[in-house]
Amino acid sequence: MTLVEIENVTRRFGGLLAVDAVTTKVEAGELVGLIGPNGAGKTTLFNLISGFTTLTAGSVRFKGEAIDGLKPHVIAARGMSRTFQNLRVFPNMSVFDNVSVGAVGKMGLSAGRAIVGGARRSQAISRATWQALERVGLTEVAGELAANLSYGKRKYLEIARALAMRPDFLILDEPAAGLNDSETAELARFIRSLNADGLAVMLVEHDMNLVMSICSRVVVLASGRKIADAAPDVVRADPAVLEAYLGVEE
Ligand SMILES: Nc1ncnc2c1ncn2[C@@H]1O[C@H](COP(=O)(O)OP(=O)(O)OP(=O)(O)O)[C@@H](O)[C@H]1O
Repeated sequence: MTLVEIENVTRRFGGLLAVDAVTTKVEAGELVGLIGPNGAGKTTLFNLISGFTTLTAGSVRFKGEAIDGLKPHVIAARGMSRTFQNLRVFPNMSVFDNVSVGAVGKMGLSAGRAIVGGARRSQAISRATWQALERVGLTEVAGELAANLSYGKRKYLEIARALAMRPDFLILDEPAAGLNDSETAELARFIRSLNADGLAVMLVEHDMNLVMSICSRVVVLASGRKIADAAPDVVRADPAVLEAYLGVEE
């Protein structure tokens, strides 16, 4: 089943075509990488898919329904969650409360309405939060302030918040940035295990080894355009990709 259909998706910023008529798909349960040189349009494409940036042209369908123009929290409540290139953790809130923001979001509620929503609702939020914390291995530090976590653990906290929404599709924007080699290897195993549980994942990453080792398909952008969309081995040998990265003529 096709989960996400990205069709001719385009975004212009003034005179700059940041994303230029990109068409691709994500199947249910797939693990797809999105790579490209700096400024290629990767984050902008993620923002367009998840509703954080409006489309100049094109369309995005999620689970068969058009989602262009919907607010990010509405798209998230339908089962698409994401993390950000720059961590968006609330440092003065506990780890538990940071993650419960995701569980609240699943219900399409503001935090205030969730609090006054009665015992059954708060039990559901609490259950989803604990399950997400357990999935990333942070239950022991649930009561700690997020500010006290190491940088690596804060990354898992952000992923837990996304998981608390019980997504079918998870978008990860540079999850390995700032991690050392062993932390990156652990993250690779973790992303694989999420995918093995049936979660479809799309991953922007500069760490090429990570992308090539875990993704079954890799989409390559350069100057806003899609220049390749194939299995890692095919992409690695693609002259257009080599040229985009190395700036060499064929
Ligand atoms: N809000 C904005 N206003 C104007 N230009 C923007 C905006 N967001 C992105 N751009 C421009 O669009 C282009 C694509 O940026 P984007 O951040 O999507 O690239 P990227 O592939 O994610 O890059 P990086 O790997 O460096 O994060 C860049 O030239 C960037 O300067």
